[in-house]
Parts: sequence; C-alpha cells; structure tokens
Amino acid sequence: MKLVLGSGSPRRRELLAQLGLVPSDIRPPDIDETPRKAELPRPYCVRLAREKADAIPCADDEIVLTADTTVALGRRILGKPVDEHEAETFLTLLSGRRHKVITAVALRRGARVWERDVVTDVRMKRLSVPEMRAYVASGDWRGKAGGYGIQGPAGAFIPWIGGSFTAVVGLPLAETAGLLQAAGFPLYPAP
Ligand SMILES: Cc1cn([C@H]2C[C@H](O)[C@@H](COP(=O)(O)OP(=O)(O)OP(=O)(O)O)O2)c(=O)[nH]c1=O
Repeated sequence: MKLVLGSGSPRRRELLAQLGLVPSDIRPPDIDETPRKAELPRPYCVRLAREKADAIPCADDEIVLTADTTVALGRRILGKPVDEHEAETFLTLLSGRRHKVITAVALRRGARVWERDVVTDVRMKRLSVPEMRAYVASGDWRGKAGGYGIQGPAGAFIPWIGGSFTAVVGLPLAETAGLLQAAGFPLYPAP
C-alpha cells in the first residue's frame, strides 16, 4: 500500500519522516479555506482536513493523509497572515494570552475515512515591540496559522504548552500513527 501526503506543508513531510515514512507522492490540496459564517474553530478545522482528503485523487492501492492546523483565540479563527501587517495584528492579539491550536487529521483509503483532531493550549508571553518587529521582519510567520511557528524563533515566545507539540507544528504524531494503524497501513512491519 502506498502513502500519499495530501499536503504542501514541509512541516508535515518532516514530521512523517520522524515516523520513518517517506510518501510515495505529495499532492497539495487546492480548496477554499474561507470559514463559514459564525463557524467555530474546531468544526472549521475538522471540516478543512476532511475537505482536503476528499479533494485529493487517489488510486485503490493508495492511502491519502491530509491535515489542517488552526489557531483559535476564543471563537475567533486566526488563519495564515496575508502580509506583515496582518502578522503583526495576529501577534498583538496573541501576545500575553493563552490560545488553542487545533490540528485535524484525515486519512482516506477508497471510500473509508479515519479522522482525529487534537487541541493544544498554548501560552504566549507578552511581546515587546522590538521582539514583535524583529519576528515579523524575519518572515518566519509566512504560511503559518496564527502568524508564528513554535518550531522556529517564535519558540522563544512560548513558555508553556498543554498538549501535543507535534500537533502545533502541523501533524500530531501519536494520533497520526494510531490512524495509520487503524487504516491497516503497515507502520511497524515485523523485522
Ligand atoms: C501554529 C503553527 C502553525 N504552523 C503551520 C502548520 C501548517 O503548515 C500551517 C497551517 O496551515 P494549513 O492550512 O494547516 O496547512 P498548509 O497550508 O501549510 O498546507 P496544506 O493545506 O497543503 O496541508 O501552519 C507551524 O508550522 N507552526 C506553528 O507553531
């Protein structure tokens, strides 16, 4: 059975590699990520992972893995900032507060789908103006939900998380391994 990564995220490819998995193909999804009116962060994130899975074409001998990572500040969804101004706006909102990072994973094999979502609490310290300016100028926030990456320089802004570090980075490894095993993927073949 072949594993297809339905994601253009380099983080997800690296996290899969941590499990010793190299996808046979990478097919980034092309879906509309606009939240619905009054949609809450967790259902939004679950919906997107599922829509990504449904959007990726796959053959009978392939299993496709997709995910979505959403930053939630209360009921508000913080997506990927479109420019420096929005990155600074998001970081100003997150500064000195706790938020949640949700990552939903979907695995599809033929018509069957396996899904999990993981919610992690994250505390960001209060950011000074120089800290915020330097981080925004670094461009590290590009393509990242909420406008930061815990695995990069913004790790210095996060004194505490409650939950899964790999989920915050983009793919919860414990849950993903469980899904792969449930779907019959030979993750730990006998030596
Ligand atoms: C909060 C946070 C997010 N992120 C990243 C993970 C995801 O790649 C991205 C959220 O966007 P996603 O829409 O989940 O994924 P993507 O657009 O990068 O890739 P694809 O849709 O093709 O699967 O934010 C980090 O790398 N570190 C972090 O600390």
